Amino acid sequence: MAIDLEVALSAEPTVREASWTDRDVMLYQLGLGAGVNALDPAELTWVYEKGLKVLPTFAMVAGQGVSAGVLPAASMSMPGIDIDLRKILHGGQSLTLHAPIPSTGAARISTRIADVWDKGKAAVIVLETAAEDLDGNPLWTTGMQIWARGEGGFGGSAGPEVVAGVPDRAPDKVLTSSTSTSQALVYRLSGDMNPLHADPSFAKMAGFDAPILHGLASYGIVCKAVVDGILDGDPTRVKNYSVRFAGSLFPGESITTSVWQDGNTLTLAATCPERENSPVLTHATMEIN
Ligand SMILES: C/C=C/C(=O)SCCNC(=O)CCNC(=O)[C@H](O)C(C)(C)COP(=O)(O)OP(=O)(O)OC[C@H]1O[C@@H](n2cnc3c(N)ncnc32)[C@H](O)[C@@H]1OP(=O)(O)O
Repeated sequence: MAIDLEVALSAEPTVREASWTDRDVMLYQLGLGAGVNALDPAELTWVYEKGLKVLPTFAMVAGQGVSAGVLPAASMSMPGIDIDLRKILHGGQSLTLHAPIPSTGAARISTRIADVWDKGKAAVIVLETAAEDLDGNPLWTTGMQIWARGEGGFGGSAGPEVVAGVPDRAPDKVLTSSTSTSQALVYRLSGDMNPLHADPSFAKMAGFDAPILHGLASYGIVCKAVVDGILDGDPTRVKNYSVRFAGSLFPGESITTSVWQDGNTLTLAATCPERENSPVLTHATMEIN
C-alpha cells in the first residue's frame, strides 16, 4: 500500500540540524528573481552580503542548499508513505515566524506527518515542521500540504473545509513579478532537486508540457513582491503567510498579485497574466506587523 495511515500518523518526528550562511540566502533570493535590477540600491539588499535582508520564506529551504554539502536527491518516502515522485504536487503551504531569520544561523528542525486527507482522486499529506535555534528559542513553524494524485480512496477523512474568497471590492494594490526561463534551474540549487522542475522528459511523464516552477518559488516571489510593494521592504513585518497552490506556473511567465488590506491582514490572489489570469495562488493570506 502506498499510504499506511496508521504507520504514517504514529511515526516519530524526524529531527535534523540545519545551518546556513549569507551565501545560501543570496542564492535562494536570486532563485526568486531578486537582483534583476541590481542597480536599484533597495534591490541589492536582497542579493548582496552588505546589509543583506532575509525573506521569511527562506525558512522553507534553510539548511538544504549547496553549502549544506550534498544536495538531497528528490524523493517522496517517509514512514507509511511511499509514492511515485511523478504523482505529487505541492498543494499548499503555511509559515508562521516566531523571530526574524538571521542571514547566518543554525536551527534544529523537527518534522512530523500531522495528517493525511482523503480527497477521493488524491491524498493530501500534511507535514508540520517546527524550528528552534540551538538555545531552544522558537524560530518558525510551517505546514506543508502535498497533493498525491491517484492516492485517495483509502477511507480517510477529507480534512477541514476551507472557504476561499477575496473581498468584494477592487484590490488595494496590484503587484507584478516576472520570472525568467532559467528561474527553476537557479531555484532548485536551494535544495528541491525534483526533476519536475528541470527535466522536460520527466515533466512530460508527470503530465506537463514542460518543467514547471517550484510552488515554493511562486510562494517566495509573491512574498517578496508584498514585502517590497506593501511592507516598505521590511521582511520582519511578515508574521505568517499561508497559500494554496491552485495552478502551475511555467518559468518565464509572470505573476500578478492582487492585495486587499484590512488592518494587519492581507488577502492575496496570484494569477498568471500570460494565461488569461489563471490562478496560481488562492486561499492566500498574510498577517503583518
Ligand atoms: C513535489 C512538487 C513540488 C512542486 O513545487 S509542484 C508545483 C506547485 N504546485 C502546483 O503546480 C499545483 C497546482 N495546483 C493544481 O494543479 C490543482 O489545484 C490540484 C491538482 C492540486 C488540485 O486540483 P483538482 O484536481 O482540480 O482538485 P479540486 O477539484 O480543485 O479539489 C478537490 C478537493 O481537494 C481540495 N483541494 C484542492 N486543492 C487543494 C490543496 N492545494 N490543498 C488541499 N486541498 C485542496 C478541494 O477543496 C476539494 O476538496 P473537497 O472535495 O473536500 O471540497
